[in-house]
Amino acid sequence: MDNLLSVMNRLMKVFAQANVPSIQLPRIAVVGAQSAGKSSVLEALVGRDFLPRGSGIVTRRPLVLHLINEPSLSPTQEYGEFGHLPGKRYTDFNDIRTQIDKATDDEAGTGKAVSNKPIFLTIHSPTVVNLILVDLPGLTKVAVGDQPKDIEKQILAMLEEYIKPENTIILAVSAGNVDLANSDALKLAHKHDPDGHRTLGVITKLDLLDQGTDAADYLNNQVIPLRLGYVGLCLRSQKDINENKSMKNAIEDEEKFFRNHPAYATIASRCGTRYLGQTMSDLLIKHVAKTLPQTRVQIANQLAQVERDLARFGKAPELEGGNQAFMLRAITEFSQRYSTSLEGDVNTGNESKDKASLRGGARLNHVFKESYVTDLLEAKIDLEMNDDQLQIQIRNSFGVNSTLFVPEKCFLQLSSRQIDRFRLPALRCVEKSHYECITLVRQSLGQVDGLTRFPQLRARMMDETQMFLNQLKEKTLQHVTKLIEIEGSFVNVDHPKFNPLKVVETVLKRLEPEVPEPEAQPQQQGQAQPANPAERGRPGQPPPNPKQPQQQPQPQEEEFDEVGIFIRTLTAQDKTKTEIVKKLVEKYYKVVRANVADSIPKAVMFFLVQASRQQMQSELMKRLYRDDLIKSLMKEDEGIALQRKNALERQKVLHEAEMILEDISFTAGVPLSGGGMGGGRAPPRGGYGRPPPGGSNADTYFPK
Ligand SMILES: Nc1nc2c(ncn2[C@@H]2O[C@H](COP(=O)(O)OP(=O)(O)OP(=O)(O)O)[C@@H](O)[C@H]2O)c(=O)[nH]1
Repeated sequence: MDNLLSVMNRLMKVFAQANVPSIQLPRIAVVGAQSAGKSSVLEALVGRDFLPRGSGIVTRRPLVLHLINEPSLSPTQEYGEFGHLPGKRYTDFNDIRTQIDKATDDEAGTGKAVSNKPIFLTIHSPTVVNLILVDLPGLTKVAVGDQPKDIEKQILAMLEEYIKPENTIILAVSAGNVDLANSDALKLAHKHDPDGHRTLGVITKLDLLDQGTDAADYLNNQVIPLRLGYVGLCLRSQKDINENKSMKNAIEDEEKFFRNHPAYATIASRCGTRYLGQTMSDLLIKHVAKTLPQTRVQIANQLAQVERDLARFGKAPELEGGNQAFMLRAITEFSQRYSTSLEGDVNTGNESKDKASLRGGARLNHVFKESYVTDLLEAKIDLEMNDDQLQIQIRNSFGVNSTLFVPEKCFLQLSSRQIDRFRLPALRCVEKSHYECITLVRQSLGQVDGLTRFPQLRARMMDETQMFLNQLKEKTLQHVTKLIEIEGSFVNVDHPKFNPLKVVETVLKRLEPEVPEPEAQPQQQGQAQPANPAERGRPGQPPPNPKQPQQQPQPQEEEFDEVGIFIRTLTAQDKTKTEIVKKLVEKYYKVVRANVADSIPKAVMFFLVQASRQQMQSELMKRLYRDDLIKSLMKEDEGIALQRKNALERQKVLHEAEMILEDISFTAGVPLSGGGMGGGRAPPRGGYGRPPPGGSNADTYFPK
């Protein structure tokens, strides 16, 4: 028992040090009607006046009271400490009362309203027994003052929240001088603990019963039986309090009262504040033993959570070899992540979140292979003229010379102009690739271990990387523009994929019916032959090509009008030339398109992607790894530093709690598998009161 007491004591202490509210140690909740004497019971257990008193509703916020027995303290050294004022020790118990009042007013207002936000108070004393008690507002029926109309419901909900958990012992306080059979406290307890295995009945104000009446039947567990029975009390009246009757005297008088009362003399040893304190302590210890396995699991879960948090926060920079080392590591890790995701790695990025989308290098590949190619295909030839205008162009391109079969000059001029249409897709390809690189940078930065703790460094790394990528982009844009200009600067009619002869042949074949029949001579050479300026006929000379005569425009008499204006209609030959020019331009356009489809992505890869990959680390080192910047950028986010500090404290406390529990399982032989009674006195059969006659009739007593 001592061992369990000390375990609970130590657990309470460690949990009181740090705010670890989610670990629920077994506790005792005090419920009862208003003015039933709940606060008086608590004060009697502590042996000190420290709770607010007055008429009407006094307890308006739950008060979670940890009583910690500290034998090393002298009675004058006992002190209280509030959860909301850590480190501040209250040795004057009047100040504790004032602070409870203040905390209540702060949260629930100065009127009569209630709040369910608890006040945590720990009392360290050599005279208390180890307990965790919760003082709760009293059950009430009628709203008074500024209380809302549903005050009854509100208070009920608050009480239920505390008494529902199985590891709570319910201390059901009823005043003996009111109708016990209708006790609200007992009814409420019965609702949540129907067989009464965790309800201890307390009957106060036994001194106020009408003469000749007593509550012995209740105390003997014969009227409303509870497994844990009842304890009768006779506490200080309001008059006693007003007259400053000491706690010590009150307890002595109480003992006398029970010893001398004819109805209670035989059960005097089972009545009174002292007995109640010991009983509650024993009950709690048994409860602790029983719930230790559960507590252990809770602690383990909390520890796991804290460790996950700590991993997220990373180590404090001073533990990682200082700021310089951290920055070095962050730059290296970032550059590696950036490079790896460009190379392609199924394990990088947020693949678990988004398996359906492309990442990293694959997105760049998509830019090159799909979006850029689509842009190229959409960049259509546009000669910006109709056939008549084109024909004029063709004629103009020949100048004073007679027209020849293939209007090469015109083709060259038009082709060179059309190539500029590839400029925009190429520039868009650079922009899109640049955008993907920036996206990758952002993702890679997000993956650098611990970088979120240094928001300034992170932002600066982002800025510098962006600037670096912008520089590379400018260089790439220039180069890509040059590549397009280079393509336009020389129309390579000898390109193996161009094959102008084939183009001309196809056009001629297609237009054959429109072309007048050739005269006798067969064709000797390919149709492209006349395109060679060297072979062009001089004005007046017959053309070398046998087809030429048919294609020479034959002025038609009827086209000369009276004023001698020569109106030239579009002859079949002109149509052919126009068509040939168009088709040649189109074919060459495709040849160049294939060239740029290949060369632009290569340029982007070389000047932007690979350059950024290879130079990222050295570039960032050059830009950031300087003493002045290390100092100014390596300021850890205050929120994270604070969260880490709290998590470390929680971790320490939880480790300690784990050790305490380890200790007890090895040394005390306390069964940790649940259900153990773990030392302490076993209650008398049928609870601390007398066993109920004929077993429990609790179920039949309260209407359901
Ligand atoms: N004579 C006598 N008076 C008592 C006894 N117990 C409590 N009182 C008085 O009853 C009044 C109410 O007691 P509290 O302890 O404040 O009751 P409470 O249940 O905490 O009240 P609320 O917190 O307002 O619900 C006080 O004046 C106490 O002095 C008792 O056993 N005998």
